[in-house]
Amino acid sequence: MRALKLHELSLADQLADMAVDALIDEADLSPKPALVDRRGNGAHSDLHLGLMHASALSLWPMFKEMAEAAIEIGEIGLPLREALGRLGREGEHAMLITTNGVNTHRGAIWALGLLTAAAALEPRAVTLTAAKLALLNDRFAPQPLSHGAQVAQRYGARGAREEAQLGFPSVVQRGLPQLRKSRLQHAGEQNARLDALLAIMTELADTCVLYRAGTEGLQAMQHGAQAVLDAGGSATLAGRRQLHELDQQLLALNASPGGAADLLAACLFIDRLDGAL
Ligand SMILES: CC(C)(COP(=O)(O)OP(=O)(O)OC[C@H]1O[C@@H](n2cnc3c(N)ncnc32)[C@H](O[C@H]2O[C@H](COP(=O)(O)OP(=O)(O)OP(=O)(O)O)[C@@H](O)[C@H]2O)[C@@H]1O)[C@@H](O)C(=O)NCCC(=O)NCCS
Ligand SMILES: Nc1ncnc2[nH]cnc12
Repeated sequence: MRALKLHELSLADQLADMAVDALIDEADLSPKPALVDRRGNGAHSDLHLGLMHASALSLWPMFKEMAEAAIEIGEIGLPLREALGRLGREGEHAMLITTNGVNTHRGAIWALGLLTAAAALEPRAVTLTAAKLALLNDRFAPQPLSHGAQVAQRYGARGAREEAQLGFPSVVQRGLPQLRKSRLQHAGEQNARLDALLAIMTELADTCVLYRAGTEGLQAMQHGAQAVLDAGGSATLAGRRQLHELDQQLLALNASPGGAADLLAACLFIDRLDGAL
C-alpha cells in the first residue's frame, strides 16, 4: 500500500486560514449588540449569518495572494501597497458576487488584508508594519464618496483608513488587553471575545454607526459598551443586563457597529498569530 503523503501548509495558506477563521469566529460570536450573530440579523435587513460565512470563505484566495505578494516582494513599499490594493479590489468583487451585491466585509478586507501581508513580512511587528503599508498612497485606488468619506466630511470622524495608519489603536490598546484580562479572570472564551468587542466599541469612531445614526448613535455605542465593562463584563449578570440594554438601544437607533466587528476580527487574528509564534 502506498504511504499517504501529507503536505505542510505554506505560510500563505496558514495566514489565509487564520484570517478566515477570525472572520468566522467574529460572525458566530453571540450575543453581539445590533450585529449579525447566531441569534439573528441585528440591525440589518440584507445580512444573515450564512451570508457572513460565505463572504468570509470567498475571501480566502485573496488573503493567500496578499500573503504571497508580501513574501515575493519582500519589503514595505509602493509595489507591495499597490499589489494589495489591486488584490483588495478583486477580493471585494468576489465578495459582492458571493453576496449578490451586499457589502459584508469591506472594512475587514482592508484591516485583515493589511495585517495578513504584514504578518508574512514581519510577524513580530504586525500592527506597525500594517500601519506603514496603510500610510502609502495607492495611485490606483478609486476615490468614491463612501459612507466613511461622507461622515468624515460631516463629523470630522477618523475612520478605517486612519485606524490602520495609526497601527490599529483600538485593537492594540483596547481589544487585545481586554481579551487577555477577561481570560485571566476566567470569563470564558466567548465572554472574553465579547468583552474585547465592547472595549473596541468604547472609543471607536465607527463610521457605520455615524452614517446610520449620527453622534447620538455613536455616543450610545461608546457609553453603552463602557457600561457593560463597568458592570463586570459579559460574564456577569449585571454586565449581561447592560449588554441587553445596549443591544436594544442600538437596534432602536438602527445603528450597527460593523467597523468594531471588523476590528474584533483583526484582534482575534493577531491573538491567534501571537499564539503561533
Ligand atoms: C480605505 C478603505 C478602508 C475605505 O475607507 P472609507 O472609510 O472611505 O470607506 P467605507 O466604504 O466607509 O469603508 C470602511 C469600512 O471599514 C469599517 N469601519 C468603519 N469604521 C471603522 C473604523 N473607525 N475603523 C476601522 N474600520 C472601520 C466598516 O466596515 C464594516 O461595515 C461594512 C458595512 O458598512 P457600510 O458601508 O456603512 O454599510 P452598507 O451595508 O454598505 O450600507 P447600509 O447598510 O448602512 O445602508 C461592512 O462591510 C463591514 O466590513 C466600513 O464600511 C478601504 O476600504 C479601501 O480603500 N478599499 C479599496 C480597496 C483596497 O485598497 N482594499 C484593501 C487593500 S489592503
Ligand atoms: N457580524 C457583523 N454584523 C454586521 N456587520 C458586520 N460587519 C462585519 N461583521 C459584521
